[in-house]
Formats: sequence, C-alpha cells, structure tokens
Amino acid sequence: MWTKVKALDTDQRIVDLFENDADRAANFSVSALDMLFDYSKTAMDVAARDALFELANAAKLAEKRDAMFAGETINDTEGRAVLHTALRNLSGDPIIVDGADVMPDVLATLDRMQAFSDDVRNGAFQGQGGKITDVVNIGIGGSDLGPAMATLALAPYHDGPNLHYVSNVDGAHIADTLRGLNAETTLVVVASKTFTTIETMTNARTAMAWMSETVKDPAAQFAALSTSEEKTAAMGIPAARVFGFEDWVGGRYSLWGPIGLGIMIAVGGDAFRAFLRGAEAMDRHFRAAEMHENLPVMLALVGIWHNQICGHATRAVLPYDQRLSRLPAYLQQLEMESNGKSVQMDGSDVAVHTGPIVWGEPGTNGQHAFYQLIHQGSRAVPCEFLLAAEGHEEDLVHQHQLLIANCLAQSEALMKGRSLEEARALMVAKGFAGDELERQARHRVFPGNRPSTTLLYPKLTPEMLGQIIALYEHRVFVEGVILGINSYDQWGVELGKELATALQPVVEGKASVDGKDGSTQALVRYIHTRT
Ligand SMILES: O=P(O)(O)OC[C@H]1O[C@H](O)[C@H](O)[C@@H](O)[C@@H]1O
Repeated sequence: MWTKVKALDTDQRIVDLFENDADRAANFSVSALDMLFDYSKTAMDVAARDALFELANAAKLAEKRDAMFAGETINDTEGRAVLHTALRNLSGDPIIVDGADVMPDVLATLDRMQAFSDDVRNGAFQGQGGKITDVVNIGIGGSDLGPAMATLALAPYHDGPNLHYVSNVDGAHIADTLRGLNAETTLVVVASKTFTTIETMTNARTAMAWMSETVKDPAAQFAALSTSEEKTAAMGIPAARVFGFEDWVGGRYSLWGPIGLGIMIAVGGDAFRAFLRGAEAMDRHFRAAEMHENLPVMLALVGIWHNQICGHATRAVLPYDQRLSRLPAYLQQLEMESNGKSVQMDGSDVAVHTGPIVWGEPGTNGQHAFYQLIHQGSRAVPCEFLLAAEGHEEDLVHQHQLLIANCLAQSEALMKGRSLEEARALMVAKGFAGDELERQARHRVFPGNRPSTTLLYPKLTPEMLGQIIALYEHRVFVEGVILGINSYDQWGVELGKELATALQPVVEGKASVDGKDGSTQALVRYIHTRT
C-alpha cells in the first residue's frame, strides 16, 4: 500500500512548483465552509496528491468514515462505537447504537445542561453566599484541555462567571486557583468520564475540604460530569447536578457534551449551540465533499505527506490568534493520544512511523523564540499557520493587520529563504569585504523550501471554533485510517498510572524501595533525604 507513495519525489523546490503552475495557489487549496486551507507552499504536486488519494481509497476511507458516523463498533480494542458526532447532531436524526436511537438522550442532556447553566448565569442557582461568581472545573486530559482551550478561545463571548481549570495533581495548581476565591459563591464542577482518575479525584476531595471550611453544605455547590452516576453519587453529588454521557464518547473528543459545561456556563447556551452547529457543519462537509475539496481529508493527506512520506517527524501548529494559545496543547492530546500507536488494528506492527509529534505556540510570540530553528535549523519542521481575517478588537484593527502581515511573512520566508548571493549583497551593503564578508554572509543564509500550510477563517466565532475543532478531529480519523491503527484507545497511558500507584507507598515511606531499578532507588533516596 505504501510502495507507490514512498517512491514519490519529495525533493522538488516549492518555488519551482509555483513557477510551473500559475494557478498553484488555487489548485493546491481548499475553500469550504468559509475557510481557506492553503497547502500550495508544500512540495506536493499532482502526482503526489493522486497517489495519496489512492492510498486513502486503498485504506477504505469512505467506508470507514460512514461506519463511524453510523455508530459501528470501530473502537474495537475497547468494543465501543465512536460517536462524539452525535453530541453535535442538532438535527436529531436518529443514530442507532445497539438497536436504540441515542439522540433523544443526547438532546435531553443538552437541554438539562442549558437549564443549569442558565440558572448559574442568571442567579436562579445560588451559592450559599449568593450568585455564583466563579466556577472551578476539576478534570484532566480530555476533561480539561478541550474545555479550557475553548473557553479561552471564546473570551469575547464570555459573559458568565469566571472559569478556572484545575488539572494537575500538583497541589500548587489547586492551591493557586482557590486562593482568593470566595467558597460561598464558587461552583465546583468535577469533570471525569470515568470518575476514577486519581488527579481529578484527589483535587475534588481537596476542593470539597476547602469548601467545607466556609460552607455548610459543600456538596450543594458541586456538579459532576461523568459516565458513572454511581461514582458521582458516592462523592455526594445529587443526580440533579450530574450530567452523564455514554462510553462511545472518547475523553479527548468529549467537549461537545457535558464535559463542555464550563464553556456553556461561560458563554451561554446560544453560543454553545452555535459552537455545536459549526462542528455539525464540518461533519456534513466531511461526509459529503469529494476528497480534493474535503478539508479534513486534505489536512490529513498533507500530514501523511510530511510525516510518513517526507519523513518530517514533527509538525508545528502556529495559531496567529492569541485566543487559540491552548490549541497546540489540546492538539497534542487529540493527535498524539489518538495516533501515537505502533500496532495496527489486526495486532501486527505498523508499516510506517505514526505520530506526528505536534508542538507549537501562538504567533507572533514563537517568532521571538523558536522560529530560529524553523528557519535555519538543520531539520525542516512543517508549519501549520492558523489565522483569522478579522479580529474582535474593532479599535485595534492596525494590530490585527500587523499580525496578519507577520503570519504571511513567515510562510513566505520559509518557502523562499535567502540565498548566499542575497546574503552577500546584504553584507556588502553593510561594508563587509573579503573573508569576513564570506563568513558573515553564510550565517545569514536561509535555506528556504520549508513547507507550511495556512488555514484562514473569517473570525474566531463560536461557530468557527466548532468547525476548526471538528476539522482537526476528522483529520486525526483520516490519518488513523490510513495508518491502519485504532485512533480511539489509549493503552499507552496505563503503565505509568499502574507504576505510580505502586510507587506511592514507597514515596510515603510505607514500603521499601528495594527491588526497584537502581535509578529509581537513587531518586527515591534523594527525595527521602530532603523531606
Ligand atoms: O475524564 P477522565 O476519565 O478523568 O480521563 C481523563 C484522561 O485521562 C486518561 O488517562 C486518558 O489518557 C485521557 O484520554 C483522559 O481524557
């Protein structure tokens, strides 16, 4: 399956591809749903793209996509359907799992979430000291990264109480968050799909103890988001404030339902529904559009091109949108937990590297930090720029224009670079000559031919955010299908958890470190001598 694509020419100069095709920008971009995905500044040509389409067809992409939307058990190492798309299926069209339509429950839960978030926002639900001023969401991984990223992204629409996200088991996180909050006007939302995650359960107990210092009935100011009603009841949280979902929603795909309650409390039910509508529109697009016009498919094929074919192990995600500053961290879980696998569905080893390793920071900040390596380092890093045509700050249009100019300049610089000749001319103009001119010029050469893509959208509205996130979710799906792996399990996080549980008594000094490896013994001894 990989032979043909592995034989593709990956060494073409991108500027030459533009020379040879006056319409390259149009021919190597996708316009859909008011977005523009430009992948013309990559070394992909028509032959490469056609071969990638063949690769996707050979992997039975369309069939597998339809199986996902139909609720088939595609997560077959956990025996589950994969239906986060049901959470944004506002059309209510039936989706059948095990013979029953899941949509009535999904929509009823959405209505309950809205009723509760309205109550919190308008003061009908009160803390024991009055209207809720602050909401603390306690969760980790998918129960934190998505809602935290989206709450920040939607800051211009945030007209509800303050939202705080606590995830780390490091007591510093919850201590710093709770300091300064008034327990009597704080709502704590415990977000955990399984309601067993040690970090979240530990932080929830800490929050309960903090609340009980000031408030008579601490559990009355707690809500829970989980698939397990039994476990939430054991924490003393009444069913009226428990928002449930089914195990066919993966943790890192869960912000569209109850796990998104914090987003809804922040921006209100209407904006939250607009967010869902955006994702629903992307779902429809993904199901209907031809491959070359299909945003998730093209993002994925460019991903496969750079990672599996050109051999670039990492990808930088560079949002020129400050409010998407948590997007790279969110995508690290979405992409790396989903597609960081080495075994195919049938248990055999993968034929190619999986990944990719995703990292990044918002522009322009990154420009003053790691872009040096991106431009002149010895390894190429495909860059993925995201940029809104318009910002929200009507009185700061000039700043947005400056932001745009920076983003466009970076992709141009990466592609074109600066030749030794140009660098020499620059140094001559500065008065250098002879050997020193040559030496100095070499340091000012930019190799260029570094690939990048740009995703443009009109403005970061709730609807657009929904589209963007759903776009990335489906991209992960497409890449997973082509790699032949299960994107929806995460067994790789288990071993560390088990060993941490076993090490806890050792750290506490209640069990011996003997029997552990020499390094672990030395580390534990160091800690014991300092505490
Ligand atoms: O929502 P929870 O059940 O608490 O799980 C929180 C997170 O922890 C796990 O270890 C998984 O790696 C993540 O996929 C998950 O999102």
